[in-house]
Amino acid sequence: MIPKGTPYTRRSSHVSAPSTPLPPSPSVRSTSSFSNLRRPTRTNSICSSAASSRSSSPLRSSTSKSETQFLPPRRLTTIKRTSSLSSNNTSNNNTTYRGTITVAIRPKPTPPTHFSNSWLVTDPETIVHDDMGEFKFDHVYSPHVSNLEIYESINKPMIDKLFQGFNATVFAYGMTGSGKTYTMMGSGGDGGDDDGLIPLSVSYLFSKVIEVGLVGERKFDVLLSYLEIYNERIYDLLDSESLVGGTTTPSRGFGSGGGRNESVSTNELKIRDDSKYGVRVMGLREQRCESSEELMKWIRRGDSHRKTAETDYNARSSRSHAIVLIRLTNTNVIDGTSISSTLSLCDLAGSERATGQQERRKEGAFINKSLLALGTVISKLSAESTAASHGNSPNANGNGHIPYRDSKLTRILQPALSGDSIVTTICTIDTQKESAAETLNTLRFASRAKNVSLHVNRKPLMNSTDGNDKDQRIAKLNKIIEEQQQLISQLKTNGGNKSVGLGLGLGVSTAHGSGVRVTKEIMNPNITLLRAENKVLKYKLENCEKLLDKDTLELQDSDLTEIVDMLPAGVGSLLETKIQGLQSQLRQYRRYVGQLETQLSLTTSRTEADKENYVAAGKNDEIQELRRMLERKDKIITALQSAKRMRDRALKPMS
Ligand SMILES: Nc1ncnc2c1ncn2[C@@H]1O[C@H](COP(=O)(O)OP(=O)(O)OP(=O)(O)O)[C@@H](O)[C@H]1O
Repeated sequence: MIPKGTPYTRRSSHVSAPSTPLPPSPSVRSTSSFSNLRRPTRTNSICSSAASSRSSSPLRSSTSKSETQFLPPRRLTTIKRTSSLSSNNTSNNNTTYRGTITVAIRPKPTPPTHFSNSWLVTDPETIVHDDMGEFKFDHVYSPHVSNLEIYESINKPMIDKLFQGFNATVFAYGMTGSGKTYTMMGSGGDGGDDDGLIPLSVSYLFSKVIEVGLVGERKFDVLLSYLEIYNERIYDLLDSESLVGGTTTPSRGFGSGGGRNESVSTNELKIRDDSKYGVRVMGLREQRCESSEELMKWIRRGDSHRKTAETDYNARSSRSHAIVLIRLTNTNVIDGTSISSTLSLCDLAGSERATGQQERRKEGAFINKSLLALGTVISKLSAESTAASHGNSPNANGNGHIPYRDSKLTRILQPALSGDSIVTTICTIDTQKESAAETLNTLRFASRAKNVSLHVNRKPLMNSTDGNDKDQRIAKLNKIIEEQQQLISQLKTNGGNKSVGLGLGLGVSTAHGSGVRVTKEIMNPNITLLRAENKVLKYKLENCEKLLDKDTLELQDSDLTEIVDMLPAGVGSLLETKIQGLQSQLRQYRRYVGQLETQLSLTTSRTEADKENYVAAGKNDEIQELRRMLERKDKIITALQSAKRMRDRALKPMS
């Protein structure tokens, strides 16, 4: 085994001797599909990227000094600038992403005692083996690249896509001990300070949440889930309540400093097909996180529950596939629309040769089986993409079926691999001679992945009226509660003013004034009840009016008392108005009668013929009738004044 913590020193320039031919991998049937594989064309000696110095972060771009250090000078001019995502990505607008799986190769630094390897990184896209030829990928890093540089070229642009509403998936693939956990989690577990892609991504994600949120038009919600697949069973790494004392395998939990796994989850989770998400892990916890510190605290906690163990190849080997899922909901506070997209960060367990320990052997068998299933899925997808690019239907040769169901890992990655996510794989390799067969397998996997086409649509915009989003529904309900509380306090205020309103003589003016409008608004919540009450009042009013319309001579004080009893509070004011109206009419009648009488007296001096004409015109009758009306109105007024007095008496205790 390689001693840990071996200091890496600069390597002198030389070409290693050709290694013995490697046996074909059992998981690879043919090499004919390796479109990336070419015979090496080197003519001069090129040292591997180990010649570059260890990254002296902070940030350096992918075109920085370290890159040129491992390149032969003659090739400098031919370097194609690598795109941050797949180099053939043709994302034509903001709603679709077209490209292939982005593939990056990260060689593990070789200890100085193991220089006799045949792998050379010749440019930022190419790795060459003396016998097996040249492999080209989107990114081929120097062995001394820092996690920060990888994050800059891979994760950062993917998180930018996440904010645009695309799902994004990054998974680390490679043989055991080749540096997957080092890449994803960082060197925290080994006491180092090279933060991995997960903590760096989380920091960037929250800095963007704050930056974009400052503008005030958008708000964000971040939910974390963390699961592991161990021996073909899925466990929730955040669900501490279902954890009981169990294994004593050493933990290399990120940032945990390599404590011990003192608990194991007993709640195996099931996968279900889901019309919305494609595949769903039932009962998986989602933890809302407000800051990167909080989110990383949960990941560290989950990580301490992850199954790890010492193996023949790695002192702290991950025995499970671990997947961090970060769901970002981006809401436009102005129009209420939102998009939910998910960032999946996967640290897969590494393929390995059989080991002496029975428990590790069993785990290794599960790991290899699931990685084989992933390899087969990638291989079939690659074949489909190649067929499609040649204009052939993928199903034409009957190979259209993709065996996602062969393992839990492929089931969970199914939505991502079948077009629901932008995907990047970081393939870690160990360039030492004894790992050559595994490294070749990894590069074959990477070559096939490079061929897999992706056509990813942005996640759909959800409208708050869809009612799909529970947070939006809660916000809506809160708003309704707030409105109702306002209404209640308005009603209370209005109720307190009731007697005042009556005292002020609300009547005709109230019926047309703002009082009615306010009352109408306030009535809304209990409109049915108020309508019923209104009906009763109307009925009472009609009755009162009928009584008034009766010949008032018949009205006795007892009738008036009855009327007053029936009168709802406030109707007295109506009567008062009515009396005033009648009095005004009476004054007009009196004036009119007076005029008629004047005319009558004037006509007495006229001729008999004129008198007859007047009589014929019915004026006399009219005068008589008006006199009668006057008398009647006088009586009505007397009755109403009496009613008013009664009303005043009746209302007195209320004032
Ligand atoms: N790029 C690197 N620079 C320095 N050390 C590294 C690098 N990659 C891996 N190592 C070291 O190699 C050892 C194995 O790495 P790591 O645990 O990340 O491998 P792995 O691929 O996750 O293995 P497994 O599949 O068994 O879990 C660790 O001690 C780690 O610190």
